[in-house]
Amino acid sequence: MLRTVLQQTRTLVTMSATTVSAGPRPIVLAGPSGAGKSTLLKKLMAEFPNAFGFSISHTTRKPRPGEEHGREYWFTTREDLIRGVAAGEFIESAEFSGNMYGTSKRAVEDVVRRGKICVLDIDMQGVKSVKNTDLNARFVFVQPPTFELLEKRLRDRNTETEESLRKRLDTAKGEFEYAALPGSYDFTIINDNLDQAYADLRAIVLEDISKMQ
Ligand SMILES: Nc1ncnc2c1ncn2[C@@H]1O[C@H](COP(=O)(O)OP(=O)(O)OP(=O)(O)O)[C@@H](O)[C@H]1O
Repeated sequence: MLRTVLQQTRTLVTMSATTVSAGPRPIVLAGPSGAGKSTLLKKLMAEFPNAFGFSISHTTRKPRPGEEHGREYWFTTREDLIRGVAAGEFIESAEFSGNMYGTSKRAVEDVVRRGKICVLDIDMQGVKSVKNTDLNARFVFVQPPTFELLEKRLRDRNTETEESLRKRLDTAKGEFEYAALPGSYDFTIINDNLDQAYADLRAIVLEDISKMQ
């Protein structure tokens, strides 16, 4: 009896692993804050509204009216989230205004199982941690043409205080250094002219999209 149950469990595990590995490869978009990741993603979603999926994050914050567990977020406790992070179940986690947030590996796999290309807009730490999983992602670095232009775009975006701007530009240096290492990314898109940068991103994902249709 126990053997049968174990065998069944093993079969189920193998099946789900096959489904995920046969599914569309997740695409990781990384790059310094202000590089243009959101801008490029918005264009991609507008052109291919059904091809992509976003993973549902975990959060320790309380649900707002109308929010549903498993739709906007997986609402959880700090204790459980910390436990999951320690167990290596999360590809990234962070603290924002007193609450913890995280992206679990499982949440990415759920998107793949639904047959969608999971898009991950993450930082360098997230890139490193996705590399340590079997998610078989493709890694794209969005690079601003120059550091000066990155600063200008961040300033013109009008979303940052002087302090948060400094912090983002400091972090950007590390992002550039990591991107310069051989093998850190599969593709680099230089976001100088937006239309050209989008054409480059489109070409990267087009093959995956055509396989889905
Ligand atoms: N090719 C481009 N030419 C000029 N401006 C651009 C270009 N790409 C993006 N921008 C502008 O630069 C600013 C930063 O872009 P965006 O918000 O997409 O960056 P991001 O990488 O998503 O940043 P964050 O990680 O902080 O969310 C935005 O105001 C955007 O409109």
